[in-house]
Amino acid sequence: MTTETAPSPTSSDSPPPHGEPRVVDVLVVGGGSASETAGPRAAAAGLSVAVVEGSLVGGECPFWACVPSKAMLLAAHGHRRSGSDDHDAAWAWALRRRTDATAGRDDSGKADGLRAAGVELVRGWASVERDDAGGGLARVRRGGGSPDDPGELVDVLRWRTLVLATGSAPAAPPVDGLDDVATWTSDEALSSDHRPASLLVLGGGAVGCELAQVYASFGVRTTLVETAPRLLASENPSVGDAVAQALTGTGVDVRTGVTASRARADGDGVVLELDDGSEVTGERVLLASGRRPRLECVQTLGFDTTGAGALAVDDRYRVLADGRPLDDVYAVGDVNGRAPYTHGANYQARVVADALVGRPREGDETGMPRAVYVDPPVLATGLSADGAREAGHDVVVATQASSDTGRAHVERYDGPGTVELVVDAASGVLLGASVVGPEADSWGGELVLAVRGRLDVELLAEVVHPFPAWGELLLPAAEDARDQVRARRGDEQPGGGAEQPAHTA
Ligand SMILES: Cc1cc2nc3c(=O)[nH]c(=O)nc-3n(C[C@H](O)[C@H](O)[C@H](O)COP(=O)(O)OP(=O)(O)OC[C@H]3O[C@@H](n4cnc5c(N)ncnc54)[C@H](O)[C@@H]3O)c2cc1C
Ligand SMILES: NC(=O)c1ccc[n+]([C@@H]2O[C@H](COP(=O)([O-])OP(=O)(O)OC[C@H]3O[C@@H](n4cnc5c(N)ncnc54)[C@H](O)[C@@H]3O)[C@@H](O)[C@H]2O)c1
Repeated sequence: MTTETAPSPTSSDSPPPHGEPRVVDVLVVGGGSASETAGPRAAAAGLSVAVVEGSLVGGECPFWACVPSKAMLLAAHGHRRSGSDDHDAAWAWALRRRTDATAGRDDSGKADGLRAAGVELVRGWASVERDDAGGGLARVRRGGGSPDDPGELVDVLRWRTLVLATGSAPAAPPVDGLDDVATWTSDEALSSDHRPASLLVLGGGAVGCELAQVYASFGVRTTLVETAPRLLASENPSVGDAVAQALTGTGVDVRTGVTASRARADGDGVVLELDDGSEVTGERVLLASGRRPRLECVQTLGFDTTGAGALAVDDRYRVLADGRPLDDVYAVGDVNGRAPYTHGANYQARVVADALVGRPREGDETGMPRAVYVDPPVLATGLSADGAREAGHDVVVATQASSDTGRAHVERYDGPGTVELVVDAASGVLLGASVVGPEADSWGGELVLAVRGRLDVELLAEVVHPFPAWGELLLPAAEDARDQVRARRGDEQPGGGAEQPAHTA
């Protein structure tokens, strides 16, 4: 959890409480990505808007998460490609890049941005009350380090509409002994200047894969432990296989299909006991085993939560209470757990901002992209093949190796990677796609549009890409998927005959 104290308030921040609470049309609790999108849009429409933030304005992404991790990853990829073994110099350069990218954790530019957009910024930790008839109060405390330890009351606001954008915090898995050994959360791993001699990464999701590659690139002996049979386990299996190959190539000892069951200190280091009877050792453990939504500020309000502990919302991101949506309370970003990415938070905030200014609509997260910035990067969108089957689709799946195109020949790329398309066999609509390969986070964006637009694979197979762009990889996969769909329907193949598909799921 981020526990840094908020910067000292300036004179333009909120005054201490006196008399009746100030009334605002919209109160946003949490000054992260979601607030930076929703707040200014609502203010631009003439609503009075206040954002309460207990730590840094901008939230996790610019200071502890996306931005520092991407700065470190880019430095790591450059260092590996240089072939240099001067890890000390490369690490020092990576730290400088990280400091530059995070503006030295100075949020004044972001705070000024909110104020310039007509949004009042209130620094402190909010706790919220709600009246039965709608609307309510927020009490703001300052001086403490977190919502659990909020400090002294400094302000009280009355809100008409509440937008909860309180994000998420790292969650430690239930492993015996973990409290007694040296651990890092991702926040700490991306704050520390220390480069450990060895690192045990617990979890093979996006955080674990990205940070394992960072540390291994700078000569840290790195072991990654993941319970699921594959890395990035909710994606198509080809994704996890390619990323495992990439991490192994960077020197990471990848252990999948095993769970850490116990941790113990051993001298200056840590031993993790795995449930297959083996043990792995390292200087410290990096907890990359998931995050929990931050609900402290609404703990007593009885809002519905999901099985994963997030605030339950409807498709307009209205919070549910007893299964019914509340018209005056929204939740966006990590706190609702639906699309836990910065672009997910921003999208949901745009939908809610429209509702605040009188244009209510449902969000449509079809095709929400999921990128992981390892080398080579991953971009996935829409449903995985298993996800599509669970949703009741009969699917065809087409795959293509990333090394099998003109661009790969020119770049002499023979590393890991695939394109995988998941298509509804009955309608031919593209349901999902995953790509792993050089620059896949950019050229794979075309598939985000295709899934979002519910494109027919007949059209996808007609799209022309310039030679020799990486995008040419999409053509053989699209033609394969198209031919499989035609064969299922019993249509004629181009060139005659209903041929057997090459890769029928
Ligand atoms: C290591 C790492 C790397 C990541 N990389 C990427 C990436 O490359 N791309 C991507 O899209 N996503 C990435 N993510 C996910 C991304 O950071 C989150 O999805 C995003 O920050 C969510 O934004 P948010 O506005 O919902 O919450 P946050 O950014 O967490 O903001 C919530 C804010 O609310 C404040 N707050 C909480 N409770 C209170 C309260 N009671 N009173 C006042 N303030 C409160 C917090 O201090 C915080 O500043 C990464 C995450 C991690 C951990
Ligand atoms: N590039 C990006 O967009 C990006 C980058 C980093 C993080 N994020 C977001 O941050 C959030 C957190 O990511 P994360 O990777 O921490 O969580 P995650 O839930 O995606 O992955 C955690 C992994 O840890 C494993 N695990 C849990 N307990 C374990 C144990 N005892 N032993 C072994 N393995 C165990 C789980 O099986 C799971 O695969 C996600 O929402 C993610 O989308 C996004």
